Amino acid sequence: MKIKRLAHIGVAVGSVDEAAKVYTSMLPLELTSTEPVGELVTGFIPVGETNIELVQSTTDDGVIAKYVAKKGEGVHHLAFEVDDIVAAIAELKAKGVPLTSDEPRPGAHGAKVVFLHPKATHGVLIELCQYPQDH
Ligand SMILES: CC[C@H](C(=O)O)C(=O)SCCNC(=O)CCNC(=O)[C@H](O)C(C)(C)COP(=O)(O)OP(=O)(O)OC[C@H]1O[C@@H](n2cnc3c(N)ncnc32)[C@H](O)[C@@H]1OP(=O)(O)O
Ligand SMILES: [Co+2]
Repeated sequence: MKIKRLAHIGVAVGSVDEAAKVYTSMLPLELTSTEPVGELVTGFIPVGETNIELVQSTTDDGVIAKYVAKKGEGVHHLAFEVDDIVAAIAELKAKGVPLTSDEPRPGAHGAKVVFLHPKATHGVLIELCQYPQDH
């Protein structure tokens, strides 16, 4: 697989709109997109070549709700953009790396995503994402 860049740093929050103020009022950054993805709402704040991805749950269950309830708000995952996520999954499975799914799942901005389980990554949830050609 080829890692193209650090696509975003995922931050679990209770409210994208509230948390965004840290970056848009305290800091001179902009919330350029807010997008629903399943039971989540994501908010993207570009910083140079990468982004802050604020992630909020719209339900009381699910991954982000569980994380915030258990650990509070904060940095949640690192996302690396790859050129071919299907090949990346096959490569990681061949290495015995535990993934959260065997197939790519839908992500924000039309991405296909998969996650490496933090138990195998020294505690860092790592997302791999592949964007459409025109992204
Ligand atoms: C996809 C849309 C968007 C995008 O970029 O396009 C996103 O990024 S959405 C981000 C939210 N979605 C996900 O995170 C999907 C992948 N995550 C999962 O499948 C789960 O969160 C999983 C499997 C990592 C943990 O789920 P589980 O039900 O096992 O939760 P536990 O609380 O029991 O956790 C088990 C174990 O893992 C540790 N943990 C959980 N989350 C994280 C994390 N973000 N970073 C580091 N470690 C994490 C948790 O502390 C537990 O460890 P333990 O030592 O047992 O306490
Ligand atoms: Co993400």
